[in-house]
Amino acid sequence: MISASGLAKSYTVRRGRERLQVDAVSDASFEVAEGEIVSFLGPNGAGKTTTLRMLTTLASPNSGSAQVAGHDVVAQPREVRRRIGYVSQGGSAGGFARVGDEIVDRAMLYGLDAATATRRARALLERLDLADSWTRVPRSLSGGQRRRLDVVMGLVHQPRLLFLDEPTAGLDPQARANLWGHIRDLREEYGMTVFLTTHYLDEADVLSDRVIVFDHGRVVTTDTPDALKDRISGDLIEMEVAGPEQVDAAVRILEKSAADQPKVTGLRMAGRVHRSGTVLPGLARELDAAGVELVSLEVRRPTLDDVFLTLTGRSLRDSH
Ligand SMILES: Nc1ncnc2c1ncn2[C@@H]1O[C@H](COP(=O)(O)OP(=O)(O)OP(=O)(O)O)[C@@H](O)[C@H]1O
Repeated sequence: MISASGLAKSYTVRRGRERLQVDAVSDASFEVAEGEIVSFLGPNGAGKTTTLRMLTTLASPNSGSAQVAGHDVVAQPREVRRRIGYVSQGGSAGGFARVGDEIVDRAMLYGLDAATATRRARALLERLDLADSWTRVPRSLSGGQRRRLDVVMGLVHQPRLLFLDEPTAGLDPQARANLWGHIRDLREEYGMTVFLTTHYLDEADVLSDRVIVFDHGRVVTTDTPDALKDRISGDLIEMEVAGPEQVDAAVRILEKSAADQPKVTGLRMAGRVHRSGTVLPGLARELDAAGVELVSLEVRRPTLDDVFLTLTGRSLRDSH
């Protein structure tokens, strides 16, 4: 459904008298199959929006090429636009028109007659739990409702591929989970392909079939959320001992099961182990036999943030 090869885009910006070249995207190369929900995950400034704008024909690449919904973004932009839906970061619904009228107008711009446009608008509003909003103005809707309205606007012409730029930025947790549910349902119902940008790890984890990790204008890696987490060597065991005299013995015992050198901070220590479920009973027995008294023992599965840190050397959380 999407095939991007070496897409690149730079901008020239003025700083005082100087003209600087900013390489927003240097090599976006990836594939998205029909029916997939793919998250394009990266920190602020990674080049996600610029890539999305090239794929949706809103920005022209300096080099590289992309086929979107069967057509070339540079040579056949109109063909591409007819087949895709695009929900931008700021959203498109605004102004003073009533919600229903905005959707009908948008549908008529795509060539639908008034009756079909009205029917489709009503069905989509119903579908995204906005059935009562027809006569309201978008400004009066909650953040979550407005975002859902943006999605409705992106769907009026029944695209097979929907692009969403930071769909849940600024929404509260409940509204975010609600929107994720709708996106998944849309895929189930219409077999739609969804390509979204995000810098939220939980969003990429919960929502997507596959994650493309993007940083400094290029693809770092791609895989399913679980497979990415499995690449991190094992679960993290974190434990705290009762006194300083027990630290050395505890570290020696943890070391035997750990995949890497345990990190020690005061009375706390942490090490990664393969398959914590089989390691823990023996570890607890050995610690007990050596007279080590545990104050706490915790096991943490790797998160996508651990993956990001391992792949790029920096934490996605810290970059905001
Ligand atoms: N129109 C423009 N003119 C100049 N520089 C730009 C322009 N658009 C983007 N950039 C620069 O290109 C880089 C990538 O920006 P982009 O918006 O694509 O990143 P992003 O990953 O989408 O970040 P965010 O999550 O903040 O939207 C940034 O350094 C940005 O400042």
